[in-house]
Amino acid sequence: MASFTTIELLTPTGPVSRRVCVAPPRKPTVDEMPVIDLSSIDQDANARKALAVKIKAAAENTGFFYVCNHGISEELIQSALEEVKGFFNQSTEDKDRVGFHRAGKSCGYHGVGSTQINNKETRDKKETFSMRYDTRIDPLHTEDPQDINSSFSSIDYVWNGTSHLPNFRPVLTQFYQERLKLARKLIQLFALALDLPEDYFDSIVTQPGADAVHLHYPGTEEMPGDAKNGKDVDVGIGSHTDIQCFTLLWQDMSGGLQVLSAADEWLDAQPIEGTLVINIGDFMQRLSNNKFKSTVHRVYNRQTTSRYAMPFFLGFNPDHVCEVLPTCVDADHPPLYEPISCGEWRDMRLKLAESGKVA
Ligand SMILES: O=C(O)CCC(=O)C(=O)O
Ligand SMILES: [Fe+2]
Repeated sequence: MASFTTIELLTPTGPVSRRVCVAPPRKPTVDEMPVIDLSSIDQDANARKALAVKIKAAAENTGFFYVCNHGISEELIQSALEEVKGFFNQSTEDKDRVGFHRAGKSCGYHGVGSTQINNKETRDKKETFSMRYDTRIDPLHTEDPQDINSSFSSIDYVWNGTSHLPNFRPVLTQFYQERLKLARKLIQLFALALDLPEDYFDSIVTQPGADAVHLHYPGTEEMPGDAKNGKDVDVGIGSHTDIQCFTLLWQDMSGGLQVLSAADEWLDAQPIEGTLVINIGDFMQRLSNNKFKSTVHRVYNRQTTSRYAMPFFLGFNPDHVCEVLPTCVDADHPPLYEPISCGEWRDMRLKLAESGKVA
């Protein structure tokens, strides 16, 4: 008999307890984490519907799947990785010049141990460099970069503070653009998977909350002084669910990402060369009235060397208030959630991760 314990998750409405199996993570079955081949994503309606059927099955099961043939070149991914390594290899002083608190608005650098996504676990043993949506680099708006950011100053502050790394901005920008384009195609497949017209979400991803985060999890040998074996900084990123619609995650070959299965067992989301991992976030779970699963996951990097990962989080246009989808409610399934905008939801959740407590 499997034995279980509980973990606690922070949510804007208070802490929520989740049952989890105490056994070590196991390999997922192909149904639990399928690999979906996206090579037909630009083909006819039938081909796209067939992909949507696969996405629906995965979204209703673990809420995590891999995609291959996603169209983003390995060369671009490797160049982005080199730039990210170059950034993290700098002195703490150089990285702090673009520190989150100086830059503001979800841009810039967070040091190791500065976040705690789960306040019942340790502080997070990772450092991050974050980019947020900028109309000026959106391929949809290159002719017409209206300023939804109200001010580009925090974004420019970060790029100015990294301008001594000559390829950092152009390479990360190109990688961001490719993921934004892919995410816009995928949201159409999600619409089909939710029995909606393919273009249902198109008008609310024109200026989306789309954040790219670049993560470095130091190895056990790379932690400074006391933190090396310290209990207060252990988990790479604590148990959490993602916030917005879905996440496109590139991870290196280190391993360490663990995902909670539908039966509450930890699964090893092993890296598969040439794939991205996609997972559903809370906002999509809300809109789908819990049909699609926003799944708990965490990362441990207990190897001696570094682990790198580059997630991209897609949300809707931040001010657009969204209700539970019409195809996900009926007389037996009334809406479980109040309407809210994705931007408001995201800001509430990010505050929790910053402070480690309910705001
Ligand atoms: O590093 C990873 O593989 C996952 C990171 C993650 O879960 C997140 O940034 O939300
Ligand atoms: Fe995550």
